[in-house]
Amino acid sequence: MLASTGTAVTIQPASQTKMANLPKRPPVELAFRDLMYTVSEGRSKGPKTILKSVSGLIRPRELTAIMGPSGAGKSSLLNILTGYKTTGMSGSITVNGAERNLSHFRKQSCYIMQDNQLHANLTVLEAMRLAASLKLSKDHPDKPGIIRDILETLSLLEHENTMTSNLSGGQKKRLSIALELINNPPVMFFDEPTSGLDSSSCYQCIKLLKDLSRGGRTIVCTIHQPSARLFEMFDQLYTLAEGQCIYQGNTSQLVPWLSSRGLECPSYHNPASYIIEVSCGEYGENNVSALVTAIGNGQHDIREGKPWPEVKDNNQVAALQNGEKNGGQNSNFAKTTTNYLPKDSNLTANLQVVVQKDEETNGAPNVTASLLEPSMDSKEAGKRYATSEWHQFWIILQRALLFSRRDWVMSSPQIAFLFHHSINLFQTLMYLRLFAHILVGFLIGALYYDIGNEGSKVLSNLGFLFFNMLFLMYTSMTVTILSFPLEMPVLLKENFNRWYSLRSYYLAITISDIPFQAIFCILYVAIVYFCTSQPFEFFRFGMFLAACLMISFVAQSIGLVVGAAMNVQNGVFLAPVMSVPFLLFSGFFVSFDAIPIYLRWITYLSYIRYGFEGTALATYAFGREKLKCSQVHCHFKKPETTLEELDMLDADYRLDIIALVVIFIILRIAAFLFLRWKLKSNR
Ligand SMILES: Nc1ncnc2c1ncn2[C@@H]1O[C@H](COP(=O)(O)OP(=O)(O)OP(=O)(O)O)[C@@H](O)[C@H]1O
Repeated sequence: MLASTGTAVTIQPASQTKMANLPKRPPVELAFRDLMYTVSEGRSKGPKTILKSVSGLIRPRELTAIMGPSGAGKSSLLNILTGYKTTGMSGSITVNGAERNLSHFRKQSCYIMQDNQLHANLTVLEAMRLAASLKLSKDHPDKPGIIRDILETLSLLEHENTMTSNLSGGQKKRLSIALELINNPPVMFFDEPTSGLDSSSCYQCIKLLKDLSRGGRTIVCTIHQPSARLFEMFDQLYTLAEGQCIYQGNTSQLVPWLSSRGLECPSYHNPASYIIEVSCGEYGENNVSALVTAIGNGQHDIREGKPWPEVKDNNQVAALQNGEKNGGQNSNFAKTTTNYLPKDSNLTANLQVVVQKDEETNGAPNVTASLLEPSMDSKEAGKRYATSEWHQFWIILQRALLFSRRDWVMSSPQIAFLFHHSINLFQTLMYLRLFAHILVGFLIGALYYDIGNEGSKVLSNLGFLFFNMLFLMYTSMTVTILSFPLEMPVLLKENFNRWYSLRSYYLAITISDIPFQAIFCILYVAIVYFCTSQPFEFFRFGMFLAACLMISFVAQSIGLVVGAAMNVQNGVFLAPVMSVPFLLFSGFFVSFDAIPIYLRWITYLSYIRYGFEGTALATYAFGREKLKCSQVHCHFKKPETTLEELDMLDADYRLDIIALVVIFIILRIAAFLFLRWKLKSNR
C-alpha cells in the first residue's frame, strides 16, 4: 500500500491479516427495478423527476462505482439504495431476491458519507473501542482482537494513539471505514470516498475498498471522474446521465461496448472521462437516449464472457420520455424489455465465478477473502441494535464525560487548535463558561457589594436579583444553541448506521452537561451571594441557589429546543428575541397587578418570573428581620414592604420550583421531539 510520509511517498506491502475475528455475515446481492425518484420543487414548479425508471444489480465480492456527470443523480441513487431517502421514490429494491426490509437492511449495511463525521476529541483507539462497545454485543468475546485486526488491515495501528483531529484526510477516511467495519456489514456504501484526497491516498482508498469487496462484501461508491488507474480498479460500473442508466457492466467492457454503439474512445483517452463526455452530449445529442435504450435503462448488464444484449430499435426512448413527462409514473417500457438481470442474479453461482476469477488472476485467494459466511444468527438479525438502550446510554454518557474531562486537561496549543479550526466548540466553551461565571460573579459582587442588608438599597438589590436571572439564562441557553447543532452530523451518521437509538443518545448527552452547568451556577451564586451580603442563613442560601439552578437548567433546555429545531445562525438570533416577553413579564419591570388582564397569562409561562420570585422570596420572605437603615428613612426597611410592592405577599416558593420543574420536563420532551423530527426531515 502507498503511504505518504511528509512529502515523500513510500510503498508499504498490504497487510496480510485476514480479519478473521470479525463476526461472520452472509453476502448480499442488491437489485433495483424501475426506480423513480421525484422531488417537489414547490407549488409553482411542480414535481421534478431525478431518477427515471432505472434498474440495476449490485453483486457481492465486487467493487461497484456509480459514475456520471454532476447532477446526474448519483447521490440520489445512493441515498435511495442505502435507505437514507425513502420519500418520493417508487420501484422495487430487493436484497438477495427478496423485497428489501429496510430495518433489517440498515443493520446489514453502512453508509459512509463524504465528510467523515468523526469526533475530534478521541484517539483512534478510543474511537474504535467506543464503536466496538456500541456495535458489538456486550458479551462479545474478542473486541480487542477485532479492533487490532481492523487497525492492522487498514494500516492505522501505528496511529492508534493519535487524536482523530490530527489524522490526515486519507487516514480519516480509513478510520471512518474502520469504525463501520467493526460489525462487519456485508454491504458498504460510500459517497465520494476519494473527494479531498491526493492521488496516492485515492489509490490507497480504492485499493482498500477493493480488498474489502474481495472478502465477500458488496461495496458501492459514487465517484466523479476517476483517473484511468483508479477506473481500472473497479469491477463494475453503473453510469448515470440525466437520471437514466447509460452503462452497466464490467469496467473492462466499457470501451468495446461503446465502440459497438459507434462511440470510439480515442487511444490514450481515459474511458471514465470519455463516458462522462458522452453523457454531457459532447459527441452528439442523441447518444444518451441511444445508450439508455441499448442498456435497457439498467436492465442489461455488460459482462465479460457474456453475449451483449440485443438492442431493439423501437420506440423505447419515446416511451421513456413519456414516462418522464407523466410526472414520474412508472413506464411500462422497462417491464417489456428483455430482462437480463434475473438470469445473472444467481448469487451462489456468481460468487463462485468471481472467486475463481480472482484466484486465476491473482494466483492465490485475496488476503481478505472468505470473511463472510452464508449464516447469520437469527436472534441477532431480529434485533434493532447490537446492545440494549441502557448500555448505549451508558457508553454515550461515558464518551461525553470523557470529552469534558479531556477538555479540562487539554494543553493550550490544543485549545488554540480548536479555536483555529472551530472544531468541538462545546469543549472550548467549557473554559469560557468557567471564566465567564467567575469573572462576572466578582464583577457583580463588586458592583453590588454589601447591599443585601441595607434598607435604602433594596431597589438595587432587586436589580441584582433580576440580573442573576438574566445572566444565568443567557449563558446556559447560548452555549447549548452553539454546541448542540455541531453534534448533529455525527449523530445523523451514527444513528443511521444503527450504533444507538436517538433516545439513548439524547438522554446521555443532556444528562452529561447537567453537572457542569450545576458547578458553574453554584460557583457564580456562591460568589455573588456572599459578596453582596445576602442573609447569612443556610436555608435561604439553599433556596436562592435552587431557584438559580432551576433557571439555568430551564434555559439550557430552551437552548436544546432551539438547537434541535434550527441552525446556529437562526438560533443565536431567535432565542434571545423570544426570551424578551418572558423577561418583560417576570414581575420585575411591571408588577402582576399592573399587567392588563388579557396579557396576564404570559406571566404564567415566564420561567424568569418563577426564578425571580423564588430568589426574592428566599431573600425577603420566611420571617426575615428588618433590614438595617443608614439613612433617616428607609421605605423598604421591613422585608414585607418589598414583597408587597412586588405583589409577592401570597406567593409560594414551592409552587415556583414546581413550575420550573414542569417547564423543564416539557422543554426536554419538546427538544427530543424536535430532534427526532429534524433527523427525519434531513432524510
Ligand atoms: N431535494 C431536491 N430538490 C430539488 N432538486 C433536487 C433535490 N435533490 C436533488 N435534486 C436535483 O437532482 C439532481 C441530481 O442530484 P444528485 O445530488 O443526485 O446529483 P449527483 O449526480 O450526485 O451530482 P454531484 O456529482 O454534483 O454531487 C440535481 O440536479 C439536483 O439539483
